[in-house]
Amino acid sequence: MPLIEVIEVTKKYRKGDESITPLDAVSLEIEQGEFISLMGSSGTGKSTLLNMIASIDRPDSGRIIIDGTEITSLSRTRLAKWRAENLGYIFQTHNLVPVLTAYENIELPLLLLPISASERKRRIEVALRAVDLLDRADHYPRQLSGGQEQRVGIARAIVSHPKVVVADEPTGDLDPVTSRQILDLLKRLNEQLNVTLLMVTHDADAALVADKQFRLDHGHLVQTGRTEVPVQSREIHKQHRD
Ligand SMILES: Nc1ncnc2c1ncn2[C@@H]1O[C@H](COP(=O)(O)OP(=O)(O)OP(=O)(O)O)[C@@H](O)[C@H]1O
Repeated sequence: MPLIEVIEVTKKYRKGDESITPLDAVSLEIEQGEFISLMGSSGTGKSTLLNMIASIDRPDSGRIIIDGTEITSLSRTRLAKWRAENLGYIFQTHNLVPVLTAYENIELPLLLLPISASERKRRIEVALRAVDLLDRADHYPRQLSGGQEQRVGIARAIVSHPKVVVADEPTGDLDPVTSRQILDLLKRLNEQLNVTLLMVTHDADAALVADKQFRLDHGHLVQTGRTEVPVQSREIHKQHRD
């Protein structure tokens, strides 16, 4: 069974007298451990779809089921709990709290979970190591480069071991070299930690880092490509899952 099932999701907005339908009966299945990219012209509904899957927004019709839970039918209170336990969100601009250190920013989502202080510390250190920033734990955002700030944002998104991580143009604010480093990092987290990732991007090269590429166009979602996974890396994936 796929980890994420988006079933015939429709979302309409009114703009004055006009009605627009960024998502028109969109369906999508994402397997555990898959890395999916989503492209499309500006205003086609990429963020809308991402936010539906992140349970921040609700469809007008259709259902979204994640790991057996129909998130489109949960109450607001249960959704907030579901999000804290299951979702990581990587923003275009990292959205770090300026008065907190890298360590404290990464700790924030863990404060919503029923885990001990020692387990929190352990997870933060694992996340800092995963993004190669252990030596910057006590730095404030203003003391970090743009790429390092985004890596803190990524560590914060994965620290609670979410089932799903969504990224809305995670390289949109970065120069080409730093963008490539962030994409390589996302790919590594996907392959080594088996993180399931859905990334919105405007950059066709960035989209190719994902296993499958999709495009939104006039309310419809089409798959535009599939990156061949080398046999060796497929084997590593399998071992990780077994
Ligand atoms: N809360 C809202 N109320 C009214 N219209 C909205 C709302 N949110 C989004 N829209 C409209 O829905 C359409 C899709 O928006 P969305 O932000 O999902 O597009 P996008 O593909 O992510 O765009 P971009 O690439 O520019 O970020 C746009 O026309 C937008 O203006």
